[in-house]
Amino acid sequence: MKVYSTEFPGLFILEPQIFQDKRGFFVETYNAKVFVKLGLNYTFVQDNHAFSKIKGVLRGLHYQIPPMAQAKLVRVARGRVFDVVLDLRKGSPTFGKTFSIELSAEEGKQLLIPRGFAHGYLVLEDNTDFIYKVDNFYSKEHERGVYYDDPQLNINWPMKDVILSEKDKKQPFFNDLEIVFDF
Ligand SMILES: Cc1cn([C@H]2C[C@H](O)[C@@H](COP(=O)(O)OP(=O)(O)O[C@H]3O[C@H](C)C(=O)[C@H](O)[C@H]3O)O2)c(=O)[nH]c1=O
Repeated sequence: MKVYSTEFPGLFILEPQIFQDKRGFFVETYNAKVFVKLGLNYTFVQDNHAFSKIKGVLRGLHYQIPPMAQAKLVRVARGRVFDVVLDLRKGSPTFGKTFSIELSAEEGKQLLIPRGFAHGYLVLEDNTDFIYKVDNFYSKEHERGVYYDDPQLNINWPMKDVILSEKDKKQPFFNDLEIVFDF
């Protein structure tokens, strides 16, 4: 497993080792021992799987507020996404800034997203399976969001015509958020 830090404190790009052979491949997509060795102190409690039928589906930007805030370990098992996170931690050197990365089944990269970030992704291929672990349980009451195309965030989504849930069409702008995370 290779781990790459980013300019966003606590946000890491992980590259698991992929064992290829004539049959296909094998990869350990998560190993608690490796996380401990790397000083990544997380206890994941829930696995999620989101299947998106067609490219252009955009989910997010979502987060849960304390005490149900979630860290996420995200990856793509089939297909490809443009993944985006927004730092909502007051006092963070990257507060209000976004980070984006392409994640694909083929490359196998993962993104480890600490609590205090909003997260979303744009599906770039039909039939994309987005798989992720969270370190806190889902709580509808604690769910919040940010409008994906808020001009202040200046996210360069690679597609203009996107498919949103009714909920995501009505998410608030960044300036209207109650900031509840401290760095
Ligand atoms: C997230 C979640 C949802 N649900 C139920 C609630 C809804 O009835 C249904 C679809 O939920 P939603 O439309 O919020 O799914 P996404 O738009 O994929 O939401 C996710 O998308 C962005 C990218 C994220 O990072 C979050 O993990 C998560 O908010 O699943 C559950 O039962 N458990 C859960 O953990």
